[in-house]
Amino acid sequence: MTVNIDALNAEFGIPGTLGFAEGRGGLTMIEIDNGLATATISPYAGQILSYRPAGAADDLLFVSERAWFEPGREIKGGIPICWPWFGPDPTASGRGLHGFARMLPWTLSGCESLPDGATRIRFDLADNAETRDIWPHPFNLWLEIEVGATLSLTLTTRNAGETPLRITQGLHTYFRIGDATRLTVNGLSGCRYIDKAAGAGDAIIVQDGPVTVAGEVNRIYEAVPASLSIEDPVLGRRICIETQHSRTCVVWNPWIATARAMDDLDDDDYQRFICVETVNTASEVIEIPPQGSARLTASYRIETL
Ligand SMILES: O=P(O)(O)OC[C@H]1O[C@H](O)[C@H](O)[C@@H](O)[C@@H]1O
Repeated sequence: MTVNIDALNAEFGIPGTLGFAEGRGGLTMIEIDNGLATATISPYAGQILSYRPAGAADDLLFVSERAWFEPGREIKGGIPICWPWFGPDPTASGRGLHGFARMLPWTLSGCESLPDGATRIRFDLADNAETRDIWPHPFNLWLEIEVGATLSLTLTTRNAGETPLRITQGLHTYFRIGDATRLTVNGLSGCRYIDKAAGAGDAIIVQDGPVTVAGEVNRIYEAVPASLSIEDPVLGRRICIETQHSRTCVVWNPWIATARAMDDLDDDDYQRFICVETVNTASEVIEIPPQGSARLTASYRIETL
């Protein structure tokens, strides 16, 4: 998937701020350093892989050392885009988990410096013969990313067809954590969740207090607030999460057995990340009328504890 990096730099490069380079697996990466933050973004999958605000000791995001960086496969870490379905194939016709957008090359359509010094980039994905084979609908999908003192991303779906579209989707963020057994996820107390962990049988439970990790966590929270946070006493930081157009949140940590069963995770990787995913799923299915559009937004900020 290597492309002409010089041509990309000539067309989209911002001298001293944004450039292109060959990264893991030979994939082309966008490297940003604008004084407010650094970031690494893969046009393959439209996936943010690294974000570190100026002065931060640790990256916001986790990427597994065993992650695949191969065309046609998902990258385990950063912020995968789950679209046009989140979770298992809704038609149970054998298509993969979390849709196909995270396994396709996206088209870079814009890079610019903003007045506040942040950097904005935009990726596009549109239907083609390959996508229509998997999902027979015309669409335009675009992802706008702003890298500054905060990191924000907005995914917009436009229904380019003549019939309503029904989608589920997610920004499947892998947050780097010092020790998963010592973190708390705050803001979900009182929210109902569907327990998807092994053996939980989709039980419906009401969260009582902060979310902690002492085993496999795989939960779909409903009617969640727009502001959540992750407290990490080991890295000495709080990660603040602000969302828009989403009332559902997935919290996932595979713990020991599931991490061991996944080829693209190291056995002890479960200690180093938590996924707090901004999603529309379960009862929150998005219906988009012909020529209509829908958005999903998340932004992240790091505070020192
Ligand atoms: O391994 P992936 O296909 O990237 O999925 C990773 C995980 O994503 C979500 O968090 C789901 O709730 C989990 O059930 C799934 O295992």
